[in-house]
Amino acid sequence: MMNHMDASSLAGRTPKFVVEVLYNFFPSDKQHLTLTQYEKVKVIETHESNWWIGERANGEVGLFPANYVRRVQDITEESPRHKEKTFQKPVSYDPNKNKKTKEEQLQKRKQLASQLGLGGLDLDDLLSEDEDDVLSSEDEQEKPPQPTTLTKQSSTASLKSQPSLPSQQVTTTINPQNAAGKFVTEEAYEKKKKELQEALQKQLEDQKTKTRQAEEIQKLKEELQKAKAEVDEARKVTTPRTTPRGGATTTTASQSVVDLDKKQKELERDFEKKKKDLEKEFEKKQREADQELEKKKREMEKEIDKQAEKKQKDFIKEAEKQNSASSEMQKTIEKLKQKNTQLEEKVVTLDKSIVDMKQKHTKELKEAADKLKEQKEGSLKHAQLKIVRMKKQIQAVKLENEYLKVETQEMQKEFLASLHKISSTGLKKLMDGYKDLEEKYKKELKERRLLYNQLQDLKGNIRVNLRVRPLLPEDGQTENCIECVDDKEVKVYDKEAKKSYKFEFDSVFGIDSTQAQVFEDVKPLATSILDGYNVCIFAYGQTGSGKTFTMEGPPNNRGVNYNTLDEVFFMIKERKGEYSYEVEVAVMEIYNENLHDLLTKDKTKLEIMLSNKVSVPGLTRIKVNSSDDVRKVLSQGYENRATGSNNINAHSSRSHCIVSVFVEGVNLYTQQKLSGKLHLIDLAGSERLKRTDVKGDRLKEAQSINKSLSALGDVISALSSKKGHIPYRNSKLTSLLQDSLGGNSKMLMFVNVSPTVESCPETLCSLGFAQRARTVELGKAQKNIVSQGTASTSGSNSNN
Ligand SMILES: Nc1ncnc2c1ncn2[C@@H]1O[C@H](COP(=O)(O)OP(=O)(O)OP(=O)(O)O)[C@@H](O)[C@H]1O
Repeated sequence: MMNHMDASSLAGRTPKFVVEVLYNFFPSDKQHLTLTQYEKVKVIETHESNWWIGERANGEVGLFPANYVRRVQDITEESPRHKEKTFQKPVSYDPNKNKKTKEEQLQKRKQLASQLGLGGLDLDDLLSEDEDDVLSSEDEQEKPPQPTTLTKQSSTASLKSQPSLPSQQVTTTINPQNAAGKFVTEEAYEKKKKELQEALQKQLEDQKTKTRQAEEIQKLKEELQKAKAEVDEARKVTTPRTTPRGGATTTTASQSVVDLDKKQKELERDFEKKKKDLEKEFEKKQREADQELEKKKREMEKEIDKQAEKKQKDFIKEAEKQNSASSEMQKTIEKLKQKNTQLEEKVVTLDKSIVDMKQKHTKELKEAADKLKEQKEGSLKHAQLKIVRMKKQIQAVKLENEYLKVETQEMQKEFLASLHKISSTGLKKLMDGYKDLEEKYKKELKERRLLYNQLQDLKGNIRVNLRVRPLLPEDGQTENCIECVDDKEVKVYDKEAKKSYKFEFDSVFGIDSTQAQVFEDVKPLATSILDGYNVCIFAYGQTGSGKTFTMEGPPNNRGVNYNTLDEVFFMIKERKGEYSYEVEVAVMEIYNENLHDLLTKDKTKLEIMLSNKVSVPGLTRIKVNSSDDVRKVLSQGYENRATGSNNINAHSSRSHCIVSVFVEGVNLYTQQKLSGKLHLIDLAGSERLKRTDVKGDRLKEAQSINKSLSALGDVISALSSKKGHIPYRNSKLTSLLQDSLGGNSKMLMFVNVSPTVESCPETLCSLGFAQRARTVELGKAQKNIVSQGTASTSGSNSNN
């Protein structure tokens, strides 16, 4: 098959004949011609494979299938292939080789007649066919092959009803490679050949029989000839002896002649009879052979008709199938074209709508940006107004407070002055009034604190609460150097320096403050953890100032750690149905600048990984589902801390204990995910040790504590001066608290102080440290939003 159809390479060739295409032909490549039904194609080259090269009317040259065409016009002489259509036996034949002239045939006849000695006996009738048969019997194999053509009038009569049939099939040459229809198979050809050979064999045998008969006749003739010669001889002998003396002999001779004549006549009669018998028998056999041949011929024609009809039907079926496939294909192409047009239209529409959407989106974005700007400006103004209003309210509350103080004092005076005058009922009345007044005062204080906290939230200050522990029996005979002026102010009297100092804090809890009161200020932070904030609460102060009491608390009077986690679980319960939370707890200790896991017995040092987030690989985090779980986990941690030390009190004052709570929350409506982290830290004692007083391990411990607390101080002062670099990495403590000290977290610091005069210098140091921390403005804290979920979160982002 040709790989490339180039019109120019075939231009010089002469078209052989023209064919008409019977069915549509749609090729899948460019080498083949796309042909439609009844299209005329000039055949340039034919191939055995039945893929011919043709040229279309538009000059296009390519391959096409020869099976589905019919020849309609010759252009040059018949192609070699066309000649092949005649069935030929594969023998060479020289038509002149055995050509016998009429004269030769006549000569032969005469020769034979004279051999027979029949003289005038006419053997023409006998030899008219026999001679040819005799001749042909010798040369049968040399006979020229005759094309065997069957006229298919009978079969085509039924096929003519098919309009699409090629006309050349009306007369079909028995040829295994019939290009028009190919409906005569190789088997049919072989069968026919065999039949013809058999017929030929039969003819040959007939000829042999005839030859045998002819030989017999010849023999008879010779006998006749011999007898005739004897008769002649006898005649010659008898004729001179015809005398009266020899009358008997003559009579005998005459008798012999008569006998001989008689015999001759008998012989002639026999011969005649035998000849006639032979002729009859020959004719009979001839008839039978003819009949047989005729019968075979009819059978074969029938068979061929049958096969032709079957092949024709198959061919029509196949053609119809192809035709319907091609029309299906055309339909599909048409459909695809339509779909393509529709798609193109859709693309145009989509392009248009994208442009429209873009314009709309840009417009909306601009509007939203404007609106946001307005809102921002509005909310800033609103916050400022709120601050002013709050300040006024605080002022008013302060005035009210002052007024109440004065009123109380006056009432007290009045009460004392009129005490002896009034009756017991009057006293009760007065007491009730006083209680009522006290209630009002407490309520006012609570409201004032709430407002104050809101203000602090807005400002983002580190909140600092002061707690003064009561004097303890172990303090011995000593004086109190601290006076809590009110819930925010404290006065410290330095006996040595004979000086008093005033400090103001966010909350001041005096010697008689309860754990519940202290926790009241912490409570909102528990909610903040669930809202996705990082919270850090720590207790700072000298050894024995009440840090552990405030944070951990004795078993019967639990402090911030337990109360905060209780509150966390209380809030989780409250939010059930709206949020789903997971809480994990870890307990650690920093001792001598080494971080240890307190939830395992393993004392391996833990490392802190700092990237965007702080992480401690290998740290044990236990999932807790209730306050009871929390109690178990914390007890385990504190137990491990105690187990590792000889003197737990001494040890606890020289190490930082950290309880970390990790909260993951999902809003069940919006699927927004939040993560909050809480660090509850009981710091080591902050007292400064004189270098001369400490040696060895104590010195190392003191240096480590000093390092971490100064690092904490440095971080706080860097945050307060809003420096770009915050030195978190200077200690294990500040490294661990990096994401909870500063920018997006909430901080609460408890400053614990001892009221004893002896502790006064340390107390002043602690209060100075706390005072500085209080000035730090972190700005508004930010939520940790892990993922936004499906909420329409305009205005709810990580800055909330
Ligand atoms: N508010 C308080 N009410 C009653 N007792 C208190 C209070 N604060 C502290 N104490 C008692 O004071 C003592 C010292 O307190 P605590 O152990 O909490 O101090 P600390 O600062 O944690 O010391 P260290 O850091 O050395 O452990 C304890 O006996 C404790 O019970």
